[in-house]
Amino acid sequence: MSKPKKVNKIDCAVYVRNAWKSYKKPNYVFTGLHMTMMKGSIYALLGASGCGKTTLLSCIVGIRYLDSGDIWVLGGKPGSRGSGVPGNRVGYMPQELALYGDFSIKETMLYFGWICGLKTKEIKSRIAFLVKFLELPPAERLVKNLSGGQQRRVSLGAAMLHTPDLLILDEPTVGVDPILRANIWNYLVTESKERNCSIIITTHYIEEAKQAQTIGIMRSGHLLAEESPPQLLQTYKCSNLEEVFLKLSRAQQSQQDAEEEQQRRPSRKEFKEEEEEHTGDSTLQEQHGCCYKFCHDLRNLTSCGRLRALMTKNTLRLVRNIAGLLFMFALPVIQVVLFCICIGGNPRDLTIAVMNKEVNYTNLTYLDCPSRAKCYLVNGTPTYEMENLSCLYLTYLEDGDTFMQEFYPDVDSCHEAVRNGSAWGCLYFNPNFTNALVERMKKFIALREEVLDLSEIQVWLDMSNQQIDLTIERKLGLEFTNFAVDILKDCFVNPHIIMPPVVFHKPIYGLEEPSFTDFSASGTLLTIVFFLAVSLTASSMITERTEGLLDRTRVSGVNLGEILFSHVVIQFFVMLGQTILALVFMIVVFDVDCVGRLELIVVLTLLQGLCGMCFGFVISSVCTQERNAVQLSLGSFYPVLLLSGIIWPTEAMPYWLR
Ligand SMILES: Nc1ncnc2c1ncn2[C@@H]1O[C@H](COP(=O)(O)OP(=O)(O)OP(=O)(O)O)[C@@H](O)[C@H]1O
Repeated sequence: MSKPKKVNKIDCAVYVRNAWKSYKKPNYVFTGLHMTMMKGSIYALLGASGCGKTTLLSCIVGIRYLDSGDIWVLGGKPGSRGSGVPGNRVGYMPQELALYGDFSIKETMLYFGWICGLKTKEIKSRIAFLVKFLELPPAERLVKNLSGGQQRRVSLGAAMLHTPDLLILDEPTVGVDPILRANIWNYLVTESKERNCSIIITTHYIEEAKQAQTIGIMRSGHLLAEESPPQLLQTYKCSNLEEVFLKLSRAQQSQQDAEEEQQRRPSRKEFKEEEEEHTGDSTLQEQHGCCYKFCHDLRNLTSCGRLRALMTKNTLRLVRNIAGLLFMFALPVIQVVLFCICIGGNPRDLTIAVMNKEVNYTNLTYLDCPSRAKCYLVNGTPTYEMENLSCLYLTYLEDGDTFMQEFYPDVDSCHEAVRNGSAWGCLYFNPNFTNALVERMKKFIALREEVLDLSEIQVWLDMSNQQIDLTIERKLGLEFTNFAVDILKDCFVNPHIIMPPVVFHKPIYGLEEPSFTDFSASGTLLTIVFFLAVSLTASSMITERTEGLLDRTRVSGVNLGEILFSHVVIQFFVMLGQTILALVFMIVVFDVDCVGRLELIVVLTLLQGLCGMCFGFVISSVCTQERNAVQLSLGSFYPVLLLSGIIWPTEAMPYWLR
């Protein structure tokens, strides 16, 4: 393992001492790593796959934090005020593509250029140079339509665009032909010489690293050597760098095996103590880092270029995905239309089985059933002529399209019709129904139990659907009231006598005859807007992160506040469009009653959409993958719906749940 050189950290481009880093303890990626890179030099970082090169670079650019140890970049700590790292002093080409596929080459460069504070004119002249130098297709071509090698060159161009002080390139020459690779190295050498630019480059082509001033060979969390190429060849007496790499790796492997053997014998107490020490440090360092970053973010609130870049990026991402955009606006409309068509209407054409013993049936068709209900005064005394009142009542039930009556010859077949699903209910009229009912109406007081029974219509219902049951019960009761009121009026009796003595006046809020549509329209609207905002926010944040775009943008100096703000602003307009469309369809097309102020409805709906966005941000921060986010947002849909009182009033819930 190489000993740390004694240098002044302020003079170094990168200075790392005793760095420890783990993703999941106790597996450490680095265990006490030292690295020294002088300003204006090219540093080639070599190492086997998975040895931690990318992790080290991400700590250098300030998008990850060490568990413990010291790291200085361009004379400051990454993330500290004025260090420019992350920021425009650094250019970073990550290993993954980290570009927007729907952007053209030009738009990609404009995005990164604006973030780094360049003027549009400057960016355009750099684009012209980079397209020529990196042998890129015309700048109007979309990144997603380029070959893999061309895409990586665009990524390289985006890192070099603003001529930073420190250029960090993670495997920039993968998929690049030898001539262009040589050109890129020539360019890097010139940049380091003429502009004093410091360049860190990781590569698996070991021989190309001989053009670097320093080579760091990394393995198992350490730098095994950190020398210039000639010194390495001389020290290890090898003819090429490939041999040096092999020799060092083998030596380190044997040393590691021996150490492991030794460690297996005595206790691991010592290592554990050291490990615990680093764990403690890590928490402090992480907290310090976060606090510092937050304060730094507050001070450096934003810049016009960065906001312009982020807003343009978010807008372009939306409009380039035409299918997605149409879906975003069509979905609330489809949901509202389906809601208004399917929910809240009265059930119709409900088959009711009728067994009427008061009249004769020759077969199962309804015979002409003569009914009469007449009252007149003979010498001042009311006289009644009542016949087949059951038939009269049935004509009331024919009113509207709620019922379809089917007649059955006996009670058993009437019951069977309900049992086998042919009818929703069975109505039975006693043979002496009319007389009993008249007697019931005449003698409110001292009515015999038997008369009471005979005057009642017997009903058996299929209670498997509450909404249909309620409709049937309401209709039977309502039509009986109408029927009785008409008879009583004819017979010079005040119909109020049969009404419950409770009077309902015009309601203070709401409608006199509320419908379920009116009740649930507001909840449905809010649910639609809320969950669209959740899914849109969560998916766009997670896509950015998994594609590496979020980290790349942060390395360019954009803080999380700006990223969130730009998302909120663009999505606010999408939400506004969705809200307006949903309201137009609800209120104008489907005539859902709106008794309050429309502008308040719009404001409340938008606020609910903002809540959805916040929930989307929460989901995107706890889920690493899009599929987890989809599961979480789908999983939260039903609980939110149930707990919000949209389906059933919260007043009906247990106190602790309210
Ligand atoms: N986000 C992460 N969470 C957990 N482990 C990770 C994460 N990123 C990297 N690692 C692990 O850390 C180790 C170092 O990974 P890193 O990507 O830094 O290696 P590398 O040297 O850049 O590899 P390559 O040359 O293949 O790109 C690997 O064992 C890897 O599995």
